[in-house]
Amino acid sequence: MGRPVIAITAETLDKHKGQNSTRYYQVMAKYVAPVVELMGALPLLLPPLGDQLDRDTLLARVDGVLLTGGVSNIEPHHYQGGQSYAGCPHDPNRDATVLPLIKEIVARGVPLFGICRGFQEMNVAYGGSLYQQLHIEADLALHNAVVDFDAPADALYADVHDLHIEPGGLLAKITDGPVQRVNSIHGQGIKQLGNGLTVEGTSPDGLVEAFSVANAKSFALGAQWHPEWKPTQNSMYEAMWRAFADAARSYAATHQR
Ligand SMILES: N[C@@H](CCC(=O)NCCCC(=O)O)C(=O)O
Repeated sequence: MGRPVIAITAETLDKHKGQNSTRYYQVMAKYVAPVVELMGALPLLLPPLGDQLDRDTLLARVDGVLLTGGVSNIEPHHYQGGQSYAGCPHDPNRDATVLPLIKEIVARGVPLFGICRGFQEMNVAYGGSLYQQLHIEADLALHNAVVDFDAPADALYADVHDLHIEPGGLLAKITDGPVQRVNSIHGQGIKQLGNGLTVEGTSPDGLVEAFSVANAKSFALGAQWHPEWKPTQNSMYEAMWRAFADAARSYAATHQR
């Protein structure tokens, strides 16, 4: 059997705005590295093509989907969230690509792993909602909600708060203790949990930090933190990638192409 193929969601970057704008579809290398190095998989970058994306063809050919993080925020009309705050970054192409894909991925039993924005996308796809500005709306101060992207990366992605793992869940099975440490780089967070999602972990202030999709046929996990950051230096981060890899390999083994 060959390597499993993992689709990785890209985001839109418009440079040189105005008359001569140039568009990039980009993925940060830290999301690709664990797919290649820990999962032994073939990464397939998925551009945010919206309606131009043939979802059937895509999902017939991949063995897993990774929903990446991203600086942009989901447009609040997707969760009846009212207006965005002034200057809020958005990526409507990505919303139009990823949000309609998520339930199809799960319905087919294709393994799914959502990180940060990807975790929020899963919540919204299942009918949940988000706090648009954690530090104002919910006074949840733990989360690096006002992110300084100019900070050195090791400081930005350092573990900053505890994660309390729900007993009996997917995360509890793959970790070696009920309290772990996680990093945190997000201004938004889960307000209302989506239908059919099971909480897997919370931060000390009660914010949902991880969930799985109840009754999914395969691995379907979302995490608010960044397990792609130096995963071999944190046993839980690494275990999450290994569990995703196991699911992708068993999916590949049972699906002839
Ligand atoms: N924009 C959302 C999601 C946060 C997120 O995905 N952060 C990642 C930033 C860059 C990276 O991928 O490392 C929010 O602010 O909550």
